Amino acid sequence: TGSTRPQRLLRAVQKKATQGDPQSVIATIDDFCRHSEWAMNVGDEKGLILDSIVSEVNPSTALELGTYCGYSTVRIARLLPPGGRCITLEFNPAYAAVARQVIAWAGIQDKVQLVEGPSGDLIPQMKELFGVQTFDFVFLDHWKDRYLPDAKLLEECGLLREGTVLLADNVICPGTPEYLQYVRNSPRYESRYFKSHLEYTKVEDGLEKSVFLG
Ligand SMILES: O=C(NC/C=C/[C@H]1O[C@@H](n2cnc(C(F)(F)F)c2)[C@H](O)[C@@H]1O)c1cc([N+](=O)[O-])cc(O)c1O
Ligand SMILES: [Mg+2]
Repeated sequence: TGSTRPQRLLRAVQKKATQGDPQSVIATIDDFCRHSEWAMNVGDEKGLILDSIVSEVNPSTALELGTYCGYSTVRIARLLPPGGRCITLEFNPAYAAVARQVIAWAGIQDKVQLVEGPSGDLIPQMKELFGVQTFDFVFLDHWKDRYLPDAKLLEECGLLREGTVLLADNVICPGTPEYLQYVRNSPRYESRYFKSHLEYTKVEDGLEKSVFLG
């Protein structure tokens, strides 16, 4: 009945990060993952690319698939304009419980709606549950074999508009070959690869930014 890695990550945040300071929460998690225990957060290097794209899009409504411990949720939510919000989907209740506390410690819980459940069920309910018209920004960082079906589901549910930006983590490592082939070959997307490294390592990875053309 020991602790889990997400619980140890949360303990580090509550011990070392300044409450209400998103940047210190981000720095504490990066330090924990680099020097104590690796964890599958998007990390500091890819995180800077994420930051620059979120800032460029300046989304009123953002969707994140795969909350995990809430690291990228905090990165995204801290950059949202006033009134902006991030809906983040998490399947694993234990991870969701940790993420809620990380997000609260950062003080940005009012900008975040964390929803527990499978994307296949939740995406079709976005309009009725949360009054979402369309998303301005989508960050895909959940199970890699769900990127393609969920992108197609977002299209089918009318949740993407001309100009919606999809940003996908791990398109090289662990890899999302079917998703990559789709967004790079579909006439409905303008896609670009941002080369980087797998979080906290020297292994190549990258983010794929795909603009939905309507
Ligand atoms: O497997 C990786 N990520 C999988 C991430 C999975 C996370 O997404 C959640 N989820 C599943 N469905 C939903 C939804 F949306 F349905 F609610 C949410 C899972 O419960 C988990 O917390 C990964 C692996 C490596 N790596 O180096 O092995 C590096 C990375 O950056 C990674 O993201
Ligand atoms: Mg990832």
